[in-house]
Amino acid sequence: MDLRLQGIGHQYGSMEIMQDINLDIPAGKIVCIVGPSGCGKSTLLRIIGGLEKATSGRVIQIGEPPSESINPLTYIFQDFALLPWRTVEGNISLVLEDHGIRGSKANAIITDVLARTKLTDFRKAYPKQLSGGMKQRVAISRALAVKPAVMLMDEPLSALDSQTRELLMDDLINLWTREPFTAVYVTHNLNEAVRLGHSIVVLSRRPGKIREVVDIATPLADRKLGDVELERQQEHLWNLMREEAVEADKELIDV
Ligand SMILES: Nc1ncnc2c1ncn2[C@@H]1O[C@H](COP(=O)(O)OP(=O)(O)OP(=O)(O)O)[C@@H](O)[C@H]1O
Repeated sequence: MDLRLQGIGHQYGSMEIMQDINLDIPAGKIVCIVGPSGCGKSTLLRIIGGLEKATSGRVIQIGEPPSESINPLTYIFQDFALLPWRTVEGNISLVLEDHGIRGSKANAIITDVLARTKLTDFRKAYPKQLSGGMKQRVAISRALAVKPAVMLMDEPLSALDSQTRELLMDDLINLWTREPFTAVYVTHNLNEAVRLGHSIVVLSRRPGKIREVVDIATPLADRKLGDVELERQQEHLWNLMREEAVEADKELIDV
C-alpha cells in the first residue's frame, strides 16, 4: 500500500503549522522527514496516522494493506511505550489480544517477530531488565506483529546513546533487507536520515513546506559508517537546514 499526501496544510488556531505538503510514500521504502524544530514533523506524522485531521488536503491510501494487517498505520515512539508489568511477550500479545488473536496464532506471530528482532531469548523478560536499545527492539517487534502497511516512526532512536543508536540502525537495515517494510521516519539526526532513508524530505521552518526531497541511491545494506557519498549527502542536508535551524533556535529562545 502506498500513501499519497495531497496539499496537506494545518493550523492550530491562527498559527499556521504547515503548507501544501505533497508527497508520495511508496510501499517498501523508508521516507525520512527532517527539518528545524517546530516545523511540524510530528504533526505531519499524526496527520498521516489519522490521529489528527489536517486543516486542508488529504492523505490517500493507494492499494491494499498486507493481508492479515490488523493495524495498517502503526506508530513507534521515542519512549518505547511498553507496559512495565508485562513481559516482552506480554507487551506484544496485548496488541494481538485487542484484535481477538490469542493462543497458537498469537504464539506463532510473537515467535516470528522476536526472531526477526533477535529477541527470542528475552521473551520472558520484563522491560526493566532490558537496555534502552532492547526496549526499542521490543517496540519494533510489537509494531511488526500487527503487520503494518506503514510504520510511523517518531524519533525512534533519539532516547538512546550513540553506540546503541548505531546498533539499532544496523538492526533496522537488516530487518528491512530481509523483508522490506514501509516507514515514515521523523528525525532530527541527519546521519540517521542518510543511513536509513531511501528519500529524505527536508521541511522549511514553520509553516513547514517541502524544501527539497533528496533521494539516496546507495542500497541500505551498503551504507556503512564513514561512507564518503553519505557524508556528502549529509552535508548537503545540513546546508539546506543550517540557516533555518538558527532562526528556529532563536524563535524558541525569544518565546
Ligand atoms: N496540539 C497542539 N496545539 C497547539 N500547537 C501545537 C500542538 N501540537 C504542536 N503544536 C505546535 O505546532 C508546531 C509544530 O509542532 P511539531 O511537534 O509538529 O514540530 P516538530 O517539527 O516535530 O518539532 P520538534 O522537532 O521540536 O519535535 C510547534 O510550534 C508546536 O508548538
